[in-house]
Amino acid sequence: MIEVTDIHKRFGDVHALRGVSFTAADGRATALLGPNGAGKTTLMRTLVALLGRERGTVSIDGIDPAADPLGARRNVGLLTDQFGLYERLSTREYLRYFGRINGMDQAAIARRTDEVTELLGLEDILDRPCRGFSQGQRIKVALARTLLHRPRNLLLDEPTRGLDVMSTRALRRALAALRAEGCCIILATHVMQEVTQLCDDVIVIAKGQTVAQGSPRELCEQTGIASLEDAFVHLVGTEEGIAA
Ligand SMILES: Nc1ncnc2c1ncn2[C@@H]1O[C@H](COP(=O)(O)OP(=O)(O)OP(=O)(O)O)[C@@H](O)[C@H]1O
Repeated sequence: MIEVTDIHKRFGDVHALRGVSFTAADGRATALLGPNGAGKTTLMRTLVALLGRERGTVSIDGIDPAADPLGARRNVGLLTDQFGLYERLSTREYLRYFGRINGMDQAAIARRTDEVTELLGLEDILDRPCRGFSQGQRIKVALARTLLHRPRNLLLDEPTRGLDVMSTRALRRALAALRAEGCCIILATHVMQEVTQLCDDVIVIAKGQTVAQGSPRELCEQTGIASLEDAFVHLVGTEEGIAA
């Protein structure tokens, strides 16, 4: 479970987060929606203390990542826009490395490597060095790393960008299964289809502030607008709300 109260984060003069609060429950997929530059990526990085916050509280399964970053990260899988692949390592070696960092033993790493390979269709690239991988291949490897240690909380920043249709479907199925197992999933996306197909709750942020939280139906009811996309545009107060 992830609980956030009144987070603030500045980059010099840019006040990127200026009061974000929400709760993301276990066993639910929560969409994080907001226009470009709203603060979604900054929020995800701040949640795991990759960025410091100036104000506010964060609790991930009861742990404040600012006080205990390693303890909190053990329970979190984070996928951001920077995949951080190691060009010389093969996919298998890369997964082994991150498995060890997360305290997995060799047998568990081997078993989970097989599982994520099948899940994400990594067979062709499992023993190739990451150098030269396509965008879709890169995100698949980063996703495999994110899911490898079966974290109870998942923070995914646009996880399907660059994925082909089959991989997108496989990922959606995997996320639905993780949610059913009780995982807490936060998914930043611009794809409304993803929200309506997968997400139980929606957090809308604009200009660094939470402007709404609720189920897709509640947001439609709150705005009196039948379509979630139109409700979102209404909530953020712009016509340029969503990219796809
Ligand atoms: N390292 C940084 N230095 C300065 N400004 C930054 C930095 N990182 C983010 N920002 C600014 O903070 C604001 C929020 O950016 P962020 O990347 O969190 O938005 P986002 O909602 O993820 O956007 P997008 O949908 O375009 O990915 C933007 O104005 C951005 O320019």
